[in-house]
Amino acid sequence: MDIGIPKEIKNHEYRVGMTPGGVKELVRDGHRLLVETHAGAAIGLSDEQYRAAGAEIVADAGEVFSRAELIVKVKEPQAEEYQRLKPDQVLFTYLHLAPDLPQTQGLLDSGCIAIAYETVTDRSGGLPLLAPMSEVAGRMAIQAGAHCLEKARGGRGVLLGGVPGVPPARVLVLGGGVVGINAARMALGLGADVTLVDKSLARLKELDSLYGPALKTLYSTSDAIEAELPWADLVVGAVLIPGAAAPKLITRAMLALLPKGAVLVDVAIDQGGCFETSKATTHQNPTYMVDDIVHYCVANMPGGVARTSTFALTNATLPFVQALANKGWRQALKEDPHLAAGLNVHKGHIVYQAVAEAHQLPFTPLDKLLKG
Ligand SMILES: NC(=O)C1=CN([C@@H]2O[C@H](COP(=O)(O)OP(=O)(O)OC[C@H]3O[C@@H](n4cnc5c(N)ncnc54)[C@H](O)[C@@H]3O)[C@@H](O)[C@H]2O)C=CC1
Ligand SMILES: CC(=O)C(=O)O
Ligand SMILES: [Mg+2]
Repeated sequence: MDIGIPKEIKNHEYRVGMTPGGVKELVRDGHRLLVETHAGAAIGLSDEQYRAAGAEIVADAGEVFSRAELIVKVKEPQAEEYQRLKPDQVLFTYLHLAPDLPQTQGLLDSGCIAIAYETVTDRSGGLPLLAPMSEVAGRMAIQAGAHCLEKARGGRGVLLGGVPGVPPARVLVLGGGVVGINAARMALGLGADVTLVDKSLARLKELDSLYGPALKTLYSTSDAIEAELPWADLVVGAVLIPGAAAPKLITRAMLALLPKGAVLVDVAIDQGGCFETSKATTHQNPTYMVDDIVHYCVANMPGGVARTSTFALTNATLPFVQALANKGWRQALKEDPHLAAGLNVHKGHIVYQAVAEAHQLPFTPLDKLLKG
């Protein structure tokens, strides 16, 4: 199969859909890898390394999209990319369609088969292709938050770990999944005072037994969150209802409860954000102020540490790319319901219920389409 790896074009996005190591495995399986020139140059992955792994280096995105049967990317296709997609072409990447009607419409119009990394599942109910980037973003949320708490960034001038004689900052983490626990772990490591909120009691029990009294846990209600806000220096938004728009856990009115100069890091922004005042920002302009509260809402945080992220992402995606390429998408999805859960758009139909609901568009059940 011809597999295309275009260079990412989103603002400050330097990740690549596949490392040279991943390319080598796919070439060994008998596939032709079309890698756009300079796809990994910004993170030290040269065309020579891809060539040595067996890839064909292709001059531009137009050629990658016109020749490949399967496109493997990182970020959701940008407008100029979804216009290049063709009927029956398979796209495997992050999509985050629920908050993004133009992209959803673009994919429907293209007639492609779009499989989203973020809705592929695993046997234990996890999201194995979201997890590596959630690990990265969760850890980065604390670095970013610490930076934003500095006065020059609009923050209240608080050091996360405090110093002897001065108490540490208080960090509130909303959502105790992969992002949340990685954020909590980093914040605890820096010596901050950390409280984590989740609506799953089972998850809170699990985290309590792992971290003991170092990590305070709270069941998620709006009262419980409101009671924490007057003390919070940094709030990390890390909730997820898979495929759906994120619930708004902090409204604009609730910002008044926070100390001036407190920082909100909304990692859940790619699903629309879990603070009412969140709007997506970029690595170039990551923050803005609302009511004296710093908002950091970068929708592709792992792109900031693109080298680490590229290797982490390929580690997770490679077996699925191999399944799609070796068996063909239809057989691969028939054999693996967890990979099938990644299918969001199929030849002009939305096949992921939460996406259809988010846009009030028709939903077509997947089994109906896979029977053919
Ligand atoms: N901005 C970025 O660059 C990145 C964003 N993300 C996003 O971060 C978000 C979180 O991802 P993961 O941690 O992997 O998801 P996850 O599924 O591992 O965890 C989500 C947690 O939220 C909890 N939750 C759901 N509703 C809640 C509520 N009302 N109150 C409290 N907790 C609630 C769930 O019980 C679960 O424990 C997703 O939207 C994901 O797309 C992930 C990576 C990078
Ligand atoms: C998960 C995601 O959207 C990202 O890594 O950018
Ligand atoms: Mg994202």
